Amino acid sequence: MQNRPRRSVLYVPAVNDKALAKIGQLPCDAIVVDLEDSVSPDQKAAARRKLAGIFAARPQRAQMVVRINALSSEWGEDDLAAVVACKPDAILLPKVDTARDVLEANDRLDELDEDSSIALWAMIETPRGLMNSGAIAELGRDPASRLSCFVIGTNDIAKETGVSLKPDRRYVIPWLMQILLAARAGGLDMLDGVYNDFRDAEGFLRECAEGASMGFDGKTLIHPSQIEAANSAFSPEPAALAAAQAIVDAFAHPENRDKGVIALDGRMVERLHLAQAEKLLAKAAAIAA
Ligand SMILES: CC(C)(COP(=O)(O)OP(=O)(O)OC[C@H]1O[C@@H](n2cnc3c(N)ncnc32)[C@H](O)[C@@H]1OP(=O)(O)O)[C@@H](O)C(=O)NCCC(=O)NCCSC(=O)C[C@H](O)C(=O)O
Ligand SMILES: [Mg+2]
Repeated sequence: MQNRPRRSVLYVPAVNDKALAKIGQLPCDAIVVDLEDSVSPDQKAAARRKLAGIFAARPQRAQMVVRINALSSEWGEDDLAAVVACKPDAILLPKVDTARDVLEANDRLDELDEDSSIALWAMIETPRGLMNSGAIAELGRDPASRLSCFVIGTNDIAKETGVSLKPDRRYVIPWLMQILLAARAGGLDMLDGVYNDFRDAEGFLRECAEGASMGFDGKTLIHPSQIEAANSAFSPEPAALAAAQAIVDAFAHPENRDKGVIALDGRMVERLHLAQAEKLLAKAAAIAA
């Protein structure tokens, strides 16, 4: 898992000037400037031309990511060249089907981005991507790979499979958990899909809480009204932080320094819990920073 918090990751269509004018003031952890599905084919070239202006006024706080069109599409190569010149924190690849899709983008980036500062994020949103998610995520273990994050695309999953997206997501949750497991096996961050009904605050809160319990690092968003709730749902709770600090303190006690397991408030606590507690405290510190 990476150090930067990724609780709230907001898509903004590259052609929406009004929305883009707001991004410097928004408290989200990352912005994804979208060149793909929110931009119609006849606007693709104009959207790409806007990138330099968008990045000239890039927000200080949020990470900046650009979702390009697939490299296999007629726009992909031109998108990649224009995006690399803007030096985003990451490029989001849509509709990744196989590990080869990521390897090809990685190779092209190695040619274009010589200081290797741009990471790759991959959208898992097709049946093939889902079936191959283990092999794709495995790339994360290769030090030469830029892949650092998986992003769920539930709208495309619904489109490609015919699954019905019920409010409790009962039919897609098994697939989401499979992708999440693959991401963790590859050491990747993992972001939940978007909630389309952006006026339904209650339903959104429920889905954020569900995503946090499932183990996602954050949620992709489509509207600024969703940012605060996502930040809150994917931040460690005060009680969890207090419990984590108690574990760290207990193992730091001289009588426990050499022990592998201790009892704390009637519970067994092992060094794996210490590692978990340290990770949670580090996450809270990263959010505070
Ligand atoms: C969904 C929207 C089209 C709604 O837009 P609108 O009707 O303009 O909303 P509001 O009037 O409520 O907007 C209020 C103000 O907020 C600004 N705004 C709205 N959205 C954004 C945004 N995303 N980022 C920044 N600012 C935003 C408006 O400009 C208003 O400002 P003002 O007038 O000054 O008060 C719209 O929200 C939207 O386009 N959202 C993003 C859509 C998008 O990017 N879609 C693609 C990504 S989702 C996807 O593809 C998922 C995945 O691939 C999958 O398969 O599931
Ligand atoms: Mg999609």
